[in-house]
Amino acid sequence: MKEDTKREITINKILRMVAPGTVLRDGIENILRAKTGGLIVIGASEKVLSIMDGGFSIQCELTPSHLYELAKMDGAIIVSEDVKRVLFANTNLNPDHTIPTSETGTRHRTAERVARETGQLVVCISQRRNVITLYQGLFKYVLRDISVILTKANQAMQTLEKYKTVLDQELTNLSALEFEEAVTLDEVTTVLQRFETVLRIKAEIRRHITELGSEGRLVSMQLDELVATVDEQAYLLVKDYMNHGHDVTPHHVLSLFHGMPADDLMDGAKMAKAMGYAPSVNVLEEVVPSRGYRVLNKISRLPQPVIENLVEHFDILTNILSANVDHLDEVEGVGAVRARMIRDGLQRIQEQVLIDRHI
Ligand SMILES: Nc1ncnc2c1ncn2[C@@H]1O[C@H](COP(=O)(O)OP(=O)(O)OP(=O)(O)O)[C@@H](O)[C@H]1O
Repeated sequence: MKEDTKREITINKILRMVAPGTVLRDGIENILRAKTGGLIVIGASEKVLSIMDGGFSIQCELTPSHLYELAKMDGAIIVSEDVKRVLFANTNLNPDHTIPTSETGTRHRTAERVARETGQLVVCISQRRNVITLYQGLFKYVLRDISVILTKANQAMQTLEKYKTVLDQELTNLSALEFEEAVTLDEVTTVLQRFETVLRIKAEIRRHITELGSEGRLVSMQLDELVATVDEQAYLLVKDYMNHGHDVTPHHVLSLFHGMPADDLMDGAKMAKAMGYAPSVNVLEEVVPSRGYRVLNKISRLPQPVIENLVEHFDILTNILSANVDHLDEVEGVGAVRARMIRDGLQRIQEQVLIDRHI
């Protein structure tokens, strides 16, 4: 797994643990409001136990009010790995003082060092600054105010809506060109670049939603409605146009796009290379035939195995379009009725995209 992906998973896991709506977050918010400050370590691993000094063994259920009451005492609170029980309170932590830390106050220095030394998640609630900071290993994250994240999420959603409208129009135009057999690699890579941008904004909004926890439900519903099929559409487009002999899956190609710096996404030749085309290819002039997966998926009640059989039999969309009912009937899984359904379906789609296209 790539480093970025691993980091993303770790961040999401941590943010989910302290998201609004969780018992832990309610407790943290109580401590913040009471202005007592707090230092909470999640998980009493061997390493954590070895740097603990004094305090009380508590062994009680973790509730927001228990956390709040225990934070009135000095020292750190240690909770169980599953965040269900408070194990110790009022304990002094003695991490290795040679571990570097960028913090100044003793609470925050201790938090950062403990996180680096033990690898556990440490939550530091500042008494004076009204800030919650999360540490785990080398990772440090300052939790933002819910209203700030909500504003960011809504702004990102507006941007996404604009990009999605343009993407839909570009897909319609591409479909029209497919029926005219006039698609160049340039058109394909432009649409794929748009897809990748939409997917990146979607991922950013997902991160906001994770951090918003129970407060993010509405944004989450909006997002699902807006881009429910985007991943699948991108997959089908890559499947339609990746170089025939290219021996990787469309998912692999998509993961290469995900890993590309923004500048490379604007470079059609680099996108084409990820799809298995030679670096020397002239994307502006290279006319590429669609295999037909995306268009065939628009025909209702056409099972995936039949779509696979059709593409295998006819190789490219143009051949499927010019096949008569008898030819279609020869394909495994296609009877006379389904053959007519495919012909009518393709005709309807063609008529529709020609109406909707706008260049
Ligand atoms: N090694 C430690 N183990 C456990 N608790 C500690 C440790 N060091 C500091 N603390 C806690 O931090 C409190 C002191 O915080 P201090 O003001 O020095 O830190 P800070 O990082 O500036 O935090 P704040 O922003 O809350 O003031 C102590 O009263 C104690 O509760």
